[in-house]
Formats: sequence, C-alpha cells, structure tokens
Amino acid sequence: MSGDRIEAAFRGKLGTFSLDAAFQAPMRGVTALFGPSGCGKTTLLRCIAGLQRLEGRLSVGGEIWQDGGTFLPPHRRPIGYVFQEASLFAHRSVRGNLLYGFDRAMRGRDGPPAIGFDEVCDLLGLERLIDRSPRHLSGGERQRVSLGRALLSQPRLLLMDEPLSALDAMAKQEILPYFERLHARLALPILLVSHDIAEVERLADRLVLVRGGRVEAEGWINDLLTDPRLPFAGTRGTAAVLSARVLGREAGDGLLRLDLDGQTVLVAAGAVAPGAPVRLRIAAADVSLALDRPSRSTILNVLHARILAIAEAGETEVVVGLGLGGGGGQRLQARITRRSLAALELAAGMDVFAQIKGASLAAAPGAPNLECNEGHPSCAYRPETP
Ligand SMILES: Nc1ncnc2c1ncn2[C@@H]1O[C@H](COP(=O)(O)OP(=O)(O)OP(=O)(O)O)[C@@H](O)[C@H]1O
Repeated sequence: MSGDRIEAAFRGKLGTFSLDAAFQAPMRGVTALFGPSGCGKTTLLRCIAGLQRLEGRLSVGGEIWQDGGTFLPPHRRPIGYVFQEASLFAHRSVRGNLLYGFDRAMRGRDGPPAIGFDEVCDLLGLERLIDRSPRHLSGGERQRVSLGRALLSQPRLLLMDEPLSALDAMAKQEILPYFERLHARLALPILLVSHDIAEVERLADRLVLVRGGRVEAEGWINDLLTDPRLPFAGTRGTAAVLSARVLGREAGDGLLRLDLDGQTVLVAAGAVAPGAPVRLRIAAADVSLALDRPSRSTILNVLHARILAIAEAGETEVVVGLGLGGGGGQRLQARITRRSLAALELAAGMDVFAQIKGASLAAAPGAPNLECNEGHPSCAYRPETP
C-alpha cells in the first residue's frame, strides 16, 4: 500500500550529471539520504520539493505529486524545507518569522493546526528567543527558528538539507538534542540530506545510500551500517546502531539497564524513564569475540550472537558481522585481527559471545526506531490524512 510511504523515482540530466534514482521512505521517522559530495542528494530533495523538474514519479502518503500527467508546483506541495543556512527575515522578530509560515498555512484552513505555536516553541526551546531579532541569534538558534518556521507551515513532509553542516562542532552538539526530540515527538516524515555519518547514526531510522546519481542501497539503519557489502563495514570507525528499551536503573551504581532483543545491556547514562526506547551505538572496534561466555572479566556486557559474515578490513583485520541471539536479531559488528580469527577458527554460522567494551546511547531517549505510534502521548503532530 502506498498510503503509508513516500515513493520517489527521478531520472534525467543536469549538465553532465545524470540522475536515475528511486527510493521509498515511511510516512514517519527520519530517512537520511547519505552519500559523498556531488552524488545527487540535494537534486533529489529539490525534485521532491518540485523546485527541480526531472522525469519521474512521486507519491507521498498515497497522494500523487508527480507522475506522467501530474506535476504539483512547489507552492501546492505541503512541505517544510530547512536549508544549510537559516534564511530568516532580518526585519521580523523570531515571533514574526515563526508566524509568517503559520499564518499562511492557516489561511483558508478549517479546524485546529496539526502543530501549534506553543508546541513548536516548547519543542525547540524558542520561548526565550521569541522577541529577539534574528540578527542577534547564534547559528544554532537561527537554525532552530528556521526549523520552527518550517514546522508551523503545517507540512506533511519535512525536507532538511544538511541542516547542521554550517554549524561549528559545539553548536552542533547543542542543537542535535532538539532534532532528536523532534524526531521522537512528531509523526511526520523527515528526509534528511547528510554526508556526516555521525549525524546519520544519531538521527536516522532509515538510510538511502546515494552514489553517482544512483541509489546503491536503502533500508533500516541497523541493517545498512552493518552490511558487509556496503562501504561502512570496512571503515575505521564503523559502528552499529541498535534499538533498545530501558528496563530500569541499577540500585547500587546507577547504571541504566536496557533490554536489547531479550538480552540485558548496562550503560552509563543520564535520566531516562523505564520503558523508553533508546538507541545504542556500538563501534566495531569495541567488540571482541569469545567462544565461551567469559567470567571474571571487567567487561559488563556480553551478548550471545551468531556470525553472519566476515568481511576484509585491511591486511591485519577483519570485520565480523553478527546477528544477536540465534542470528535473527539486530546486527552488530566486531573488528578483530586475522590472527584471532584464525586462532578461534571463526566462520559464518558459529555461535559466539560478543564482549562489548563500550556501548553508549547514540541519541536522546525516545528518539529512535519509529516508536512514536498514533495515540502515543508524546505525539504532538497529527497530520491530516488526504
Ligand atoms: N542546475 C544544474 N546544472 C548542471 N549541473 C548541476 C545542476 N544542479 C546540480 N548539478 C550537478 O549535479 C551533481 C549533483 O549535485 P547535488 O547538489 O545534487 O549533489 P549533493 O550530493 O547534494 O552534493 P553536496 O553534498 O556537495 O551538496 C553535481 O555534480 C552538480 O554539480
């Protein structure tokens, strides 16, 4: 059924660049279009916004925005667009900027907005800034206002083109939690263009890997980051991103106890409510393997897993792809030496114990895995159905 997803396919030439790309995305959560500079990510986003007209087809939640006989002009597409640089009206206050999109969207509309002014201010921490001029805001603050303005235009789809790339590292760290909250609280599909894998690990549920104007792979982030056929697995900092749920806090030392596909993981983390979904990041270099469950070790987290694949990673190392439990669970990776591989005679299909030296929460609580279903009390956004 196409009502529950975005289906996009575009083909054409821009100068010497040729694009022939098709992908799908669910109608909620963050789908990242990821790939190197010049691969066509922005062009894809512009085609979706109707700003670039190439041959193709686009349907959003069952509504046709483009096909052989239809091409909705940009102003008829209910989208919010957040660019690299916030383009705010300098002569209006933050409130004026926010209300600009809101008033236009509410004109001729019956009933309450899908997302209200106060909700947006609360979500993005804008109350404090409301009477200020955009001229006196930091880069991160400007980007929050520009995101707020996009949301208040009542979009059915939010497009974000490298929204963090113009910010320095500190401003990025400051703004990321807002993006994560957004992602957790809104039942709104977000297409995020990025070439920063750390950003993708924190924010994306799904990944569309773009290369040379083509879609090389698409799927859930856990599957793609750990797929040995894709370029992530071979890279030095390769990591898996997994969805877990908070069970509670250890009485003695305050470590957070998580459920990860039926196995328990302990991490050091701030306040998170029991039951909350969280996203774990585990770097392949922080995972070692044993044939027996280790005892008398300082490593707290040991997970039962099955070897699914073994990929080359340079002259001395390999990356071992693992499926949690009997192999059917979420994916993990271990970067180990060829010497250890040989010594333990490791091969696909074997059951092993993965010792996790470092696991950290990759995102603010509640951010990951499309857990924010209809009826969830924290779903602030209720888009209309067509
Ligand atoms: N209007 C145009 N005319 C000619 N070439 C174009 C046009 N627009 C884009 N291109 C080319 O198409 C290619 C893809 O550009 P695009 O901006 O989509 O890449 P990108 O993946 O978003 O890159 P970056 O991450 O650097 O922003 C580039 O080689 C670009 O120079």
